[in-house]
Amino acid sequence: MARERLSQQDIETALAGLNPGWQGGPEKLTRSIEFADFPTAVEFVNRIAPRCEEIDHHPDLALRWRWVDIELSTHSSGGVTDLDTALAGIVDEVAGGLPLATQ
Ligand SMILES: C[C@H](O)[C@H](O)[C@H]1CNC2=NC(N)=NC(=O)C2=N1
Repeated sequence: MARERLSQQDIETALAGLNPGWQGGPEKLTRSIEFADFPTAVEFVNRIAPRCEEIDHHPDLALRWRWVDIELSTHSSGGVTDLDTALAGIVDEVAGGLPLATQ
């Protein structure tokens, strides 16, 4: 059975506990992360991959130089579920262990 999509209220509650860079609503959650350099962005992707396999839930990722654009939704449910808010927390944890761009 497909997971239940979260309501706007559920999502706002979840976003309050995540990095402020997350945006979105019942369709998808998005965050763009600017790492220190391209190898660090690649390292983020490599670190996140086994964590996604562990929970059998996978992000849509776009790697653009030192940026990684992340979109989370549960394809089988057609929107955001608790799996996406859990994965957003894992993204924040992994990104928090790597150097970001300083500007
Ligand atoms: C069989 C397996 O559980 C499914 O294909 C999973 C894998 N990872 C997934 N990831 C995401 N984001 N949405 C899904 O519906 C999904 N389905």
